[in-house]
Amino acid sequence: MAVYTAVDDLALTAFLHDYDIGDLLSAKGIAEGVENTNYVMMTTEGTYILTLYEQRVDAADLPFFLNLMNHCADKGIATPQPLPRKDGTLLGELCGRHAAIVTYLDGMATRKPKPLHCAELGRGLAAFHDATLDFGLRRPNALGVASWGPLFADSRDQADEVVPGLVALVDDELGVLNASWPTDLPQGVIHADLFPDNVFFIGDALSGLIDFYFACNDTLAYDLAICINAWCFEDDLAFNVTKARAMIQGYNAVRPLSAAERDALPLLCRGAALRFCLTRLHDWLRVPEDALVTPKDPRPYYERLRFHRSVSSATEYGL
Ligand SMILES: Nc1ncnc2c1ncn2[C@@H]1O[C@H](COP(=O)(O)OP(=O)(O)O)[C@@H](O)[C@H]1O
Ligand SMILES: N[C@@H](CCOP(=O)(O)O)C(=O)O
Repeated sequence: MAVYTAVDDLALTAFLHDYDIGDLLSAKGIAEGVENTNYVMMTTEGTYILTLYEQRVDAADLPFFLNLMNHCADKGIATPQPLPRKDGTLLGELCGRHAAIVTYLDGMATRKPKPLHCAELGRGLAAFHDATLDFGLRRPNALGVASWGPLFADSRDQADEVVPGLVALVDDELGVLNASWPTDLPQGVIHADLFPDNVFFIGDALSGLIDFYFACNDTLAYDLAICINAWCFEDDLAFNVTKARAMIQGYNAVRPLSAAERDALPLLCRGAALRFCLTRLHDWLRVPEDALVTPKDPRPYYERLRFHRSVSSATEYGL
């Protein structure tokens, strides 16, 4: 459940006076999501998403996220388009929170992606990367390779209680990744959290990419590695090479990977698995008393990491 801030009709009606999107008909809180408060809102002009940004989002980053969505939507990528207020700005204030309205995207997330979905996602991710090449704003990756050591240090004492053997594995992995993380691969804006819950489909066709609140500048192929981790493992944690092949081929068809990017894929997949294992471990050990959302289990990403460590070449991902 992620409606942290209740919005009443009077406050919302007043907020809408600053927009040119008709009169309010309804607004319903959306249960899905973790970080922010989202409402699906209907006006006499159409259906929109209203987002109130909660504490975990740094307000200084909001222009990057909103302008990025705007830039991509203008280029025909299926991202939400932020609606301008009457003064031309994209951000307002509602119930003591920064707030924005974006277009509503049709479609549904899939809980059981098929290879066809993975191919679509690969194509969509590459098109997103291409579209951001001339995006003018920058945001460093706060959860990039340099952050993983300090992040783990905060949880190290309790890590083996959550996953026996985790401390030894992560210590070893941090040593390897810090020494050999590639720094010369093509860079750009990455989504950095393109999990199946953030991608909509109509039938088998991709219809929307959402949740840009981890987007940042980093290695483009690392974004693909994040998606391989998030989309290409089954519930029993088995790696599905058919899905990975479909995703990489889809990506390659739009933005061909260089030989260096292909060769780096096993290492990038290890980094992506470690990143999500560590952020999940961090949250798992710090569930607030009044938590509205269940923390995500770090174990599946520990198992993914063990898998990627056994990979000796990118061909094992179906290349
Ligand atoms: N532009 C959109 N169009 C349609 N539904 C959306 C849109 N943005 C968000 N949603 C809905 O809101 C939910 C939560 O959004 P999300 O950005 O993932 O929240 P959070 O950042 O809090 O995790 C999504 O799962 C989806 O159901
Ligand atoms: N995708 C991350 C958690 C972030 O969740 P989201 O709802 O913002 O996509 C994970 O699985 O650890």
